[in-house]
Amino acid sequence: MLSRPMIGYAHVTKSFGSLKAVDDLSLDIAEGEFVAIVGGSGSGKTTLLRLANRLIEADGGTITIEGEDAQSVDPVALRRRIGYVFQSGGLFPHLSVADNIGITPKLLGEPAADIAARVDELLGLVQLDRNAHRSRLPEALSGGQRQRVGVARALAARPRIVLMDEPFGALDPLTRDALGEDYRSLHRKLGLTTVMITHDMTEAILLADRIAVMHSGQLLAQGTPAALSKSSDAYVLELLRTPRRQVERLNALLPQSGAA
Ligand SMILES: Nc1ncnc2c1ncn2[C@@H]1O[C@H](COP(=O)(O)OP(=O)(O)OP(=O)(O)O)[C@@H](O)[C@H]1O
Repeated sequence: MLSRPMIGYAHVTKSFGSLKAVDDLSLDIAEGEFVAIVGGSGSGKTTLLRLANRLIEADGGTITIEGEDAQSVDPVALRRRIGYVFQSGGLFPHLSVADNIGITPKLLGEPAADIAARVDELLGLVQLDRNAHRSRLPEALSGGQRQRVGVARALAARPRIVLMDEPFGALDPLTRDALGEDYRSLHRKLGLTTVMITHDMTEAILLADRIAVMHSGQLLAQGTPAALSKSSDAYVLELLRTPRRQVERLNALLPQSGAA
């Protein structure tokens, strides 16, 4: 038990009709941690993430954000404290890159000159060329560039927590790898606390400090990748073994690097 988790779920439950999407789930996430949420389709990952910023309201249990009961914080104020990156970027198609990134500071009433400076700073942070990208519309960006803008927008109000729902899932493997690494550096540099849903175990192992495995709305296991690889649960073991098995198959099919 952490003394004051950045995000604390205690016996949280959420049902849709008779379906328990999140079932008596408890999980603490410490300041500065990078936690990956993995699990099969429909296991409750997105629901769990959305409960944290009250895009969905829990039926039972308690969620604390930076030590405060989320229920006692205005949902709009809460969402400004928590950046959210959507799978497809979630950008407004009719707004330029700069306007997408600056939308929250604008809603907060910040002066235009401050917003412009912040947008430039954020474009630099996510490694997009300012002059080339500032006035483009999302449709004129590649998938990877869109996700970089999505990350910049999530960081615009200087949140300490970032939630990411399969942020790199729709990208080609090279772009995905580069974006994952770049985001991990940002996470460290800005001292963020990150929770990321991913279907890719390799990505979870490479990027996260800790992995939480969900199954049927419940937390089946959680721990460092090394600790989980010694789990006694067959499903968890299977998940953790998948990347290594793929490497073994690849090694059998491809010449080893350095070989003639
Ligand atoms: N608004 C909703 N109304 C009804 N059922 C819902 C709603 N949102 C989610 N569910 C159901 O709750 C369960 C958990 O959904 P959730 O989206 O959290 O799963 P997930 O693990 O994120 O899945 P995926 O990996 O496919 O995105 C699913 O059975 C889903 O159909």
